[in-house]
Amino acid sequence: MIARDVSVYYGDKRALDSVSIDITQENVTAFIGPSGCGKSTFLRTLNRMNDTIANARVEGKIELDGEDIYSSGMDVVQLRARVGMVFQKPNPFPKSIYENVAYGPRIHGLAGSKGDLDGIVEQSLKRAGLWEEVKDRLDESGTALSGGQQQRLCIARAIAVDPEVILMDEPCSALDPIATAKIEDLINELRGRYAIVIVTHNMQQAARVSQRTAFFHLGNLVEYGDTSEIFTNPRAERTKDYITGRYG
Ligand SMILES: Nc1ncnc2c1ncn2[C@@H]1O[C@H](COP(=O)(O)OP(=O)(O)OP(=O)(O)O)[C@@H](O)[C@H]1O
Repeated sequence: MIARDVSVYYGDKRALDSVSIDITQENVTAFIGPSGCGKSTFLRTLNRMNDTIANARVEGKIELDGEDIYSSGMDVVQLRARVGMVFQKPNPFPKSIYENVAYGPRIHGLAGSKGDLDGIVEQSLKRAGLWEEVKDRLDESGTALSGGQQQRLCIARAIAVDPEVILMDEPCSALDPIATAKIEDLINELRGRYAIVIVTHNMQQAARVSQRTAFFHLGNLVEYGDTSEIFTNPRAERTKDYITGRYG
């Protein structure tokens, strides 16, 4: 994905100031920065989730495979399948585990038969590292799973419609350390198959899971580069202050 000069306003207030970034397929990209710096605002522009916020206005250009995602011809439902999203708090539908994963492929017409759909559900749950834990109880409610399992179910749901990009907005902040480690392992396994963007407050996590890191501050993209460079040899003073814990 390519973003050029993207600014976001909530009413008169500018929350994001002319951000340009290239997000690559082969890497996991981490967005870091202090609270309120615009990480989630920018993440939401990448699949037009800001459309759902009444007073939000987006300027600039964002392209997916050369297509302007804000063009009037863009089908937003289709876009959100191509650019899936996983939220801070796991939000499975109050339906069975199977239905949580099958819903997207069904509405997007991705399965020709029940057998096809079963195959997609199984493959998605396997890719999300959840299959072994749920294969004998696919009819049980998704909401009855543990928090970590629910989050992996939400990842399986995103995977099921064969996205190009998966956006994760602090996906581990509601999880315990063991469930967090499983999600981090999963992100490593999914790397390369999908472009992954993760917003995180946890700098160790950014260092563990990402190859590229973008540091945001006060609505600006201050620095974007290889994660190892950002953490060991940041160019901007503001980045250095943040990663050394001087503010946050
Ligand atoms: N729906 C909204 N209406 C008005 N202002 C908003 C809205 N959402 C976010 N903002 C403002 O936009 C700015 C950026 O917020 P955003 O949530 O993107 O930051 P963030 O870096 O993701 O923060 P955090 O790490 O706390 O989630 C903040 O000043 C915030 O108050």
